[in-house]
Formats: sequence, C-alpha cells, structure tokens
Amino acid sequence: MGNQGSTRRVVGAAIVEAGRVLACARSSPPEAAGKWEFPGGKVETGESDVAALIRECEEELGVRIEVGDRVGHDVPLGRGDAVLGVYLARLRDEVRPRPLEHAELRWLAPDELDTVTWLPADVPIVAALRPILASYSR
Ligand SMILES: Nc1nc2c([nH]c(=O)n2[C@H]2C[C@H](O)[C@@H](COP(=O)(O)OP(=O)(O)OP(=O)(O)O)O2)c(=O)[nH]1
Repeated sequence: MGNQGSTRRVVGAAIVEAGRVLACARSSPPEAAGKWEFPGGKVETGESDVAALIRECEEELGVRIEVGDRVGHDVPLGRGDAVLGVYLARLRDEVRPRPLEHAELRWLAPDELDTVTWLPADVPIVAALRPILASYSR
C-alpha cells in the first residue's frame, strides 16, 4: 500500500526483544527533546509503511528490522494533517541499536512503560502495547 491522499503518515516501530520494547528519547526539536517515541518518521510519497520503517530504523538506529502487526489505531498528529501508525517489529540479527539520532535508548518492560514521558500521540499506542508486551513475557 502506498502513501496516497493528503493526510501525511508518520510510522513508528515498536521493536520488541525479550518482552521489552525499545523506547527512544528525541534530541530535537526543542519542544520534543527529551520526550520518548518509537523510532520511525515520515512516510515518503509512494513508499509503503513497512519500507519507511525499515529505512528509518537503519538511519536512526543502524539496525535491520522485520515488521509485524499494527499496535492500536492511527492517532491524529498536530493539527490533524498527519497521523501516526505504529507496528510491532523485531531485530533481524544480532546488531544492537545505537542512538545515531536520539538522545537516549531504553528497553522497557511492560511495567516500566510509564517511567518515561511519551510524545502525546504515543500515549494511546503505549496503552495498546502494554498487554501485548505482557503476553510475550508470560
Ligand atoms: N518517529 C516518530 N515520530 C513521532 C512519534 N510520535 C509523534 O508524535 N511523532 C511526531 C514527531 C514529529 O513531529 C513527527 C515525525 O517526524 P520526524 O522528524 O521524526 O520524521 P523524519 O525522521 O521523517 O524527519 P525529517 O526528515 O522531516 O527530518 O511525528 C513516534 O512515536 N515516532
């Protein structure tokens, strides 16, 4: 599926390993710096969500990911001219994620998801992720 229509898409990867999800602290812009998000970014014209996630995770973390199911629903961003969609993902190999663009990376267990301040749009997605993560670590 391509990126059609006027609503711009931002995609994020909820990378899960050993029952924890990778959370990333933004380094910019100033109003978002120190807030936490899923690695990802804007889907380019004609690009699929999955291709955008693979590209962004290489750029931001230096890793190759495999993309899985959606987490929660699309969340409107800002003035409503964009939406955020998040997908489960896994690392394809042993290469460890590095904060090439983020201020900090943390692997969070389900009971640690509230220990960081997420970007506002991520809050409902994190709520949808919690039971999924908990089911992995059971
Ligand atoms: N990557 C990411 N962006 C998010 C999340 N939640 C959220 O509100 N956003 C917002 C922050 C930004 O306004 C926008 C993504 O923009 P970005 O700057 O990360 O995208 P990009 O890497 O494609 O950036 P650029 O090429 O425009 O510099 O979406 C999230 O979980 N992950």
